[in-house]
Amino acid sequence: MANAWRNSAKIPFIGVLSRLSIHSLPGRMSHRPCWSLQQRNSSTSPKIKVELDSSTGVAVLWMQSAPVNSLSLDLLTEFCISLEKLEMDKSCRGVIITSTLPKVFSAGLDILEMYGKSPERCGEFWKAVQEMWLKVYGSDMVTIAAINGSSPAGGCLLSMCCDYRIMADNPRYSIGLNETKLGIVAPFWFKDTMVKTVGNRTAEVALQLGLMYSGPEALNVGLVDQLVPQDQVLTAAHENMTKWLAIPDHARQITKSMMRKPTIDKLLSNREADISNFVSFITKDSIQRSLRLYLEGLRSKKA
Ligand SMILES: CCCC/C=C\CC(=O)SCCNC(=O)CCNC(=O)[C@H](O)C(C)(C)COP(=O)(O)OP(=O)(O)OC[C@H]1O[C@@H](n2cnc3c(N)ncnc32)[C@H](O)[C@@H]1OP(=O)(O)O
Repeated sequence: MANAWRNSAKIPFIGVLSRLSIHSLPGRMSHRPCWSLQQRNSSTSPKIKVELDSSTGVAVLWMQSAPVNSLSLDLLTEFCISLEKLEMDKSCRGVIITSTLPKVFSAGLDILEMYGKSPERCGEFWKAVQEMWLKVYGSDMVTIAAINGSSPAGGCLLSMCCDYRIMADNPRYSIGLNETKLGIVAPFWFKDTMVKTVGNRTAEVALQLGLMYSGPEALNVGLVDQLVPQDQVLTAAHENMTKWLAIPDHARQITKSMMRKPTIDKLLSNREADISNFVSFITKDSIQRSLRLYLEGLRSKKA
């Protein structure tokens, strides 16, 4: 069952790998415990860094795209390739996803990828968002989010795809799916992930109001599993990883599959329609206006 799921979840990522020249891919990971992937275009600095400890089988995947780790097409592509390499490495059993930035885990989808772009580009971007979700939500590895900063929208989604979430206890940080506040609508697979995490009623209210939760509120509704001082987030992630890795892989993986496969299959069988829906929604004049106003608000906050 786990293999069947693994195979079906892997299909979309062939697309990700094929977007990069084979010559740009580093060799087998076991020979390279720490690496960063170079961008396929514009930027030369890698947005993802991976450190694998082969003795414990635990990797740490760092998002390092200043200023806010917004999920751009480039970041998503690097992210998926890095995770796929870890998935293929038999010595890796668990991955901790975190940020190198001081105050932000991830600001969610890069709004500039959705504003003023061609339908073709929007479609390519959305496919990459789907791929990130499929890859993390469908991972056979133990996945732990070490949320060491704010985590709105797509950042919250990424952490909800993990098996366990540990957040830094800092009153300035918040987490949630705030899409409606931007005038946009989270698709069914965002919604299902939220429902599976916090339950139907909490998700219904949170999604409609676009609620952002403080750490203690997130802990209270079960959006995060643990709240720890900022400097203990990674340590707590490693401690929890040890507990999760004490369970035999096959039993844990089959159980995870039972919980997640229905939503994964639903997206896999509707990928093209989901992309078309996104493109026709996001390119509407009224939605573009909402995004522009939201971006202006973000920028004027500093003025
Ligand atoms: C049908 C569609 C479904 C779509 C599903 C998901 C949608 C999303 O994920 S949409 C993204 C929603 N994200 C947000 O609402 C987060 C907005 N950002 C913030 O709240 C703050 O930036 C944050 C708390 C993350 C960090 O705060 P600060 O440390 O104070 O940084 P700044 O606010 O000063 O931001 C610095 C710089 O980054 C730009 N920025 C921030 N977020 C994004 C983003 N998501 N995409 C693109 N750019 C972003 C911000 O505008 C600043 O830019 P400059 O003014 O040019 O410096």
